[in-house]
Amino acid sequence: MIDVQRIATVNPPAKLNLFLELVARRKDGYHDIDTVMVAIDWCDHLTVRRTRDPGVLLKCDWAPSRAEYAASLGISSSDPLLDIPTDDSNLVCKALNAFADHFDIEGGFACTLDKYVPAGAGMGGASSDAASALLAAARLCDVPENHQALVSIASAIGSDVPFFLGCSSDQPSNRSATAAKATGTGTDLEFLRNRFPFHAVVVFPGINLSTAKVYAQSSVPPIPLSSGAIVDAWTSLDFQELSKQLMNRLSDPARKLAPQIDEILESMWRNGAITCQLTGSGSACFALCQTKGDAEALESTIRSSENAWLENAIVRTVAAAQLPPRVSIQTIPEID
Ligand SMILES: C[C@](O)(CO)[C@H](O)COP(=O)(O)OP(=O)(O)OC[C@H]1O[C@@H](n2ccc(N)nc2=O)[C@H](O)[C@@H]1O
Ligand SMILES: Nc1ncnc2c1ncn2[C@@H]1O[C@H](COP(=O)(O)OP(=O)(O)OP(=O)(O)O)[C@@H](O)[C@H]1O
Repeated sequence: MIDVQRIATVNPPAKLNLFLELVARRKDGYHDIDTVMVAIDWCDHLTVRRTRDPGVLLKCDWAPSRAEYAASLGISSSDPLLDIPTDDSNLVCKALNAFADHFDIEGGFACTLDKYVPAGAGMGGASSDAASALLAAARLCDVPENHQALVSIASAIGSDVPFFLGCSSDQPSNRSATAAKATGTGTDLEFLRNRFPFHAVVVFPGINLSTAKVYAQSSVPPIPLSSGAIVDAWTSLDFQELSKQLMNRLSDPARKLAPQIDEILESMWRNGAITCQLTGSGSACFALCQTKGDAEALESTIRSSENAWLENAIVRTVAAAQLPPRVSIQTIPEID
């Protein structure tokens, strides 16, 4: 008996924080923050299909291969930096188990995850994988992609996860969004209008920084800055003003934990990346560029510079990516 089976494919995008301010330290140990995030076209690759048996089967490794990814960072394939859980602690498994429980789904899921987005980079890799897993499962199980339960499941998995769903309670769906202002712990979202012509060069220095440790070393300023000016610059497509407003309050604690970041930012600045800063809790740094050509030129300047850290770093030109990421469905014959 030949039956057909549907496979959902998504490319979970990473993110950069253009602005990140600490507003207050909360009683639950988290922080109220004010941040502006933009999704970028540096993506993982996820496939999800339903299975008869309950539970989540996950095959996950670095891409295009573990050896090639390790070589791009100048490390061995057995380096702990490459450790990615394939059990229930992987956020894809967490997301699909929570989805199956909430919607009382019969059977389970089988997934493959090809990792291109570095971990511990401040680029939201795992969080984005979780959001894409929810979007894929929703499509396979005929749940509307802007179902509010997806937002609450995402919020329970991590502060960055709801952003990658591309919708929020009062903005049910934003087909054209690439950026959002996030407040609260990062789960209260206001997606920004306009498609800013966003180009940047990202440097991942091969350092896995723990988000919790960076936050633990941070301090809330007496008078927190507001993201108002950078939101206005984004919606009015004002590159000069946007560049002036870049700020990340987690930069100091991250640089204390990983002093190499100082050297990287300094050498990016010397190579002409005058708008460079850390993203999220680090360790990745990025420089804003006005055009794709400027970004590619800066990338090649950084690559050809004499920086010792280059041999353990990935340098990449990126552009904005659309939220929510597109879920495509492939139908294949399933032979009993
Ligand atoms: C740094 C950012 O990536 C900026 O977008 C996010 O604020 C962090 O988002 P995330 O990695 O999804 O963080 P979570 O997995 O939710 O939390 C990891 C740890 O970071 C700290 N944390 C996180 C978010 C937040 N608003 N305040 C915090 O203090 C907490 O110690 C928490 O236990
Ligand atoms: N799908 C996943 N991809 C990568 N790492 C994962 C995943 N699921 C769980 N992890 C674990 O989470 C750790 C942090 O991964 P990552 O930095 O990508 O998370 P994030 O919080 O979404 O992003 P960041 O905090 O860097 O902005 C990894 O080192 C790994 O141990």
